[in-house]
Amino acid sequence: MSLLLTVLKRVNLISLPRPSPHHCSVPRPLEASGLAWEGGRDSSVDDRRLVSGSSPDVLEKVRGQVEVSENFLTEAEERALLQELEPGLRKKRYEFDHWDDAIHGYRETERVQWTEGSWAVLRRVRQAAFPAGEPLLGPVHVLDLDRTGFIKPHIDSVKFCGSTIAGLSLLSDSVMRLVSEQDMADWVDLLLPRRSLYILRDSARYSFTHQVLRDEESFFAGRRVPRDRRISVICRNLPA
Ligand SMILES: O=C(O)CCC(=O)C(=O)O
Ligand SMILES: [Fe+2]
Ligand SMILES: [Mn+2]
Repeated sequence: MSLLLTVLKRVNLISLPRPSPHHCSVPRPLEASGLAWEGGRDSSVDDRRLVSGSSPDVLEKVRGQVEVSENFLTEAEERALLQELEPGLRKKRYEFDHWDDAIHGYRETERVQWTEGSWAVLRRVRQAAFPAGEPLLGPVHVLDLDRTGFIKPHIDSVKFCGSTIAGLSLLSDSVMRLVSEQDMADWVDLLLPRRSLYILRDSARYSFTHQVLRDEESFFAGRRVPRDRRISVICRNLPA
């Protein structure tokens, strides 16, 4: 495999920020106290239902740097992507044993070649997330989380990934939690419905850890969000 693919291996793509205490002191699942953006944003997205945080201030901090677009994919597009990804994924085993890893219960791959139908979807993702002409990471990252799998708090490597992370969620709803590096009391939860696209930019990407909650902890604004197997398809730009 090319050097680039080697470089993208999990150990490099992700760096756990210091010997992180994050996953033992992450805020408890939200009670009904979750605050949400007021309406009136001219965004096309129903952020009010999909973004929740520990305070109005923290929501203000990540405003414009966090987006969730519900139904970004049609059911047919999701099916086509899955059909393309499943054969390659099925050849790999889920990894459960490495407790030092940022991700538990996963298998993953990077993909450079896609069918025309998938390209059309990926072009839409890239148009939504990146300015035209922005240098992008060529290989698209595909992460398959087992039903019991989860992603621990981490910040993507600044060496290999730029300012923006854009991910499609297939097969399952999930909750992504951002926790401020500066003050762990500041957090933002994103409800990522199946077939949605999320985008993290700038300080939401650099100054907050992100994680995907395990099934037992999967609550959004006090509401249970059952986690099933989830496949994410993630586009990134290159560091400036
Ligand atoms: O599955 C996702 O949407 C996020 C994955 C992730 O955080 C990563 O690969 O760095
Ligand atoms: Fe990440
Ligand atoms: Mn390991």
